[in-house]
Amino acid sequence: MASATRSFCVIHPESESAGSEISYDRSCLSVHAHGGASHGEFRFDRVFAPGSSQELLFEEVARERVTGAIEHFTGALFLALGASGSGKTFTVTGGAKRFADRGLAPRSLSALFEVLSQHPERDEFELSISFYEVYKEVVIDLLADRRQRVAVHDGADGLVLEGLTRERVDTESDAYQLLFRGDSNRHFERLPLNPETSRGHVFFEVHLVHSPTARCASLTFADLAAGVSLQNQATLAIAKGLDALRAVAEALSAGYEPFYDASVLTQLLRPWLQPCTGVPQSTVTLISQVRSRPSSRAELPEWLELAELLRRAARGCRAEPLAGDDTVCYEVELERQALAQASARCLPGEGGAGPVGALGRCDASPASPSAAVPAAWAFSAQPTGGPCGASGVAVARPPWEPLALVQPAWQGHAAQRAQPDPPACPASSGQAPACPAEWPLAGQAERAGAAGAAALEATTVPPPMPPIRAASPSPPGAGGGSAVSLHSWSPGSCVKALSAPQAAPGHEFEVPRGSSAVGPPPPVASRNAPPALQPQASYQPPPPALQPQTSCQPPPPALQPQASYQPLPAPIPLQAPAPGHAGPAPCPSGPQWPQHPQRRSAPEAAGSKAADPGCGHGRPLSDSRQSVLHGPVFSGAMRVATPCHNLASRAAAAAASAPGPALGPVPGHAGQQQPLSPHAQRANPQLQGLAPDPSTPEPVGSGHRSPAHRGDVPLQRRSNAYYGPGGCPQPQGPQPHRQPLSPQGSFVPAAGVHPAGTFSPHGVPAMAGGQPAQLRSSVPPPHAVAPQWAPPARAVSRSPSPQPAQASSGAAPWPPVGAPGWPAAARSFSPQTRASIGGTAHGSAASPYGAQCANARACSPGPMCGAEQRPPARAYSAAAPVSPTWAHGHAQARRSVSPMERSVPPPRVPQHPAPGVEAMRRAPAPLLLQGDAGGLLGRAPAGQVYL
Ligand SMILES: Nc1ncnc2c1ncn2[C@@H]1O[C@H](COP(=O)(O)OP(=O)(O)OP(=O)(O)O)[C@@H](O)[C@H]1O
Repeated sequence: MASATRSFCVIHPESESAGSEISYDRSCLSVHAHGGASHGEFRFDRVFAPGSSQELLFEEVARERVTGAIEHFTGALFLALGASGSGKTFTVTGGAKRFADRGLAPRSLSALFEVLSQHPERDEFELSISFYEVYKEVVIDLLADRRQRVAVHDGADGLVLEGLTRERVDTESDAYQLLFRGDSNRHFERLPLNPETSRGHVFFEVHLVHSPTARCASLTFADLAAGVSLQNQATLAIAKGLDALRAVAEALSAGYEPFYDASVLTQLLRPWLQPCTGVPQSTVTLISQVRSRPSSRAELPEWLELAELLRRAARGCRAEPLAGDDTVCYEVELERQALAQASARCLPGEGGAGPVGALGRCDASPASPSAAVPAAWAFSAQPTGGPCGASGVAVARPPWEPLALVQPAWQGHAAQRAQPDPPACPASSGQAPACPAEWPLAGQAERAGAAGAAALEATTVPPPMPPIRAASPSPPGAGGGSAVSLHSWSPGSCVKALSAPQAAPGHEFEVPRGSSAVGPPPPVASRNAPPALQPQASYQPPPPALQPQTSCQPPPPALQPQASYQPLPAPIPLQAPAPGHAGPAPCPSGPQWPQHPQRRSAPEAAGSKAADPGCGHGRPLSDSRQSVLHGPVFSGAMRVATPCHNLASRAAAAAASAPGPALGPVPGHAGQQQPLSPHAQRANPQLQGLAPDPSTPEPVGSGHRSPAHRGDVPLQRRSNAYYGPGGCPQPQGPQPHRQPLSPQGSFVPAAGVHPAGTFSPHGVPAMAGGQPAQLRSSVPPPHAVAPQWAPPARAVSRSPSPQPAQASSGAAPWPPVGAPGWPAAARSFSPQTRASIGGTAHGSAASPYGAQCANARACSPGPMCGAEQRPPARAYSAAAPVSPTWAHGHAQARRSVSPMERSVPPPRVPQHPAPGVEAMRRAPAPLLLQGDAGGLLGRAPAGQVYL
């Protein structure tokens, strides 16, 4: 099923305010080009202003999804992206200085344990953790004793990370310790813009398993690395991964089959971007980090566009028609299902009546097949106990989220929709009295909002009613549907459906009053079932004169009023996501795409399926999307594309309006071509050199690799695998041969190179055999790092009366609860943890999984292992010892930046680069740039480094 996707923006506190390139409000961020012209406007579920607390972020971004993992076994991906130094690691992992600065991952761990501690079946849940990094296109196990490489290969359910450590955790403290341990193994680099720049894409995964039922979910926190000014293999690999990610997102948005194999990053994210129908439901949360400063002026819009592309991609922009009918607009079907579900669960008398204007979120029962349809929003226009039962259900499931109701009386309520924890469906209010049939939703809403509950109760004759005005919530180019329907039910006497099936995205439209046909009252006995929606014979199409909605997006160039009303058919059965369910869109069993669709021309792709006539109304096409269809375009241009998630219609639209995509060679596939991303089209020869080719394997580590390991490159292209609709991998033939890894990995340092492999800006690089040494990462090579988590015997600064450190683990225990030394920060821990603080220090126990679990099947999106190797369930012991020395552990974790590196002052950056050398930054020493094949790319003159 499609992922439920939310997108947030976090602005760094040190973003420049004076003459800033950005402006923002609660849900929009505008980027201004030099001179004040708009460079792009981006919509988010929420924009967090500079200085927003980590707690606020967690509450709004993650808490609901964390608890959802326990309550509904919904997997969740949190993906932080943005320029270097913008705050990704701060948001995901946290800052080292204060306990209050801990990020989404540790807070989610705390929340998980807190919820579990109160769960009636808490003993039946097991938590385990994996932590790995994609560094130079190699997956590195951050929880292994050394930074161990992980072999990657295709499995039946996606990428398998063979031998990845997955440690079980029984306490919050254990979990924190693993976070610290893995963090200490990450690759950081000291650079001018950020003294601790991540050099790899990092994945922190928390796996939750309910033992009796074997239901499971995973929370994945991904911290993407960003390109930096220093050019080395790590930087090039990062650029390659990001380019591949962008290409995948563009392809998904444009209706092409994406090519995931271009990078490890895209392979890892694949289950989230294009989940298979057979895997449990999942959600994706994008967190765009923004730091406004001159150095990132050009970069910022690109990151925001990537986030926008990913939002569209992850919310289901794919050809996945229901029930084999590829002419039906997928979104409309989903809406109808969600609507039916919401109505079944939220009608007054069934839990839908509530305070005036209350927003209820009506979740599907996890046990029901309808769990495939995520939450729908419901509101009630009826005061509890009021004289008239009238509930409305406004479907705001992706891709409509957030649904914007622009009726003034409802503006406040519309805003509430963005709140993370809306009230649950109110309890039943009992027998709902009859409702005057003439009261359509508008009247209810207006009077409830404007005059309040008292007026509603006192009124027996409805006042003149203004038309309902709603807006398609999807801003132009947002990838959402173009249809919004408002439905209301007056239980006991009437069923109404007010539909505005086709309105231009981002624009208001009016639902004509008086057009609702009054249907028969739903039988009381069948209120649990979705009421049949009555086609409205007298439906009038929306007036063509549409009022522009206040939006941060420009209006689309052409609006397409719907010609005629299409009666909605009866709700179709909801799609069950359960594995093994023979639903309408199962994973195909055989190869579906003998030729990779991405490499087919648009007309060719269009011709392979019938067009979908009902879905062609205008939706603006973003620049980046156009770049797939028509080659790169300048930011700001908008075109119109079909809104429906139908491969054929998208391809047909593309073929009709475009000369064809800008194509480039498909790496590793001689003679074949694929659409190029804007990044790729910038013709960076170094990036081109990184194209994976089995004949020229990817370099690993900072030095030369042993010939014995040259074949063991995870990036080998899987040329014999095909993908069917829904992204289900269909391995064809044997897997590519790979040589085994040595226990130490394949890193062999280059002869003559400084052991730390550090570039010294103070002098000429080390010489190797009379030749200048290669420029390399300043991070020690994997085998040279002692990754053990060994906190020093010191207490955190927030603890005024620290206890002596325990020799066993080195972790400093915290003072007893309530003692003078009790740190204020510890109040943030769960009650269970608080109760346990003061016990003996306790390091992470050896993994009951034996630290290695290979070839296991994924439980939910994301590579997994080891479900079969679960140890017996163990209770969460309230006596579990805790050493939650946050700042302590975090600071220790960051010691991976080598001491030599720390002592090196960062190169100075010129304030005003000379014209023509804006791509250069100053460094105090001449530098030699190494290509991925080991050759020198060039020599930067003294005082300058290539960006
Ligand atoms: N919300 C915030 N409040 C205070 N400091 C912050 C905040 N966000 C980031 N910082 C600080 O900004 C600096 C850069 O943050 P961080 O390392 O998280 O960036 P990043 O996006 O992960 O960078 P890179 O991609 O280079 O790794 C750090 O010193 C961090 O402590």
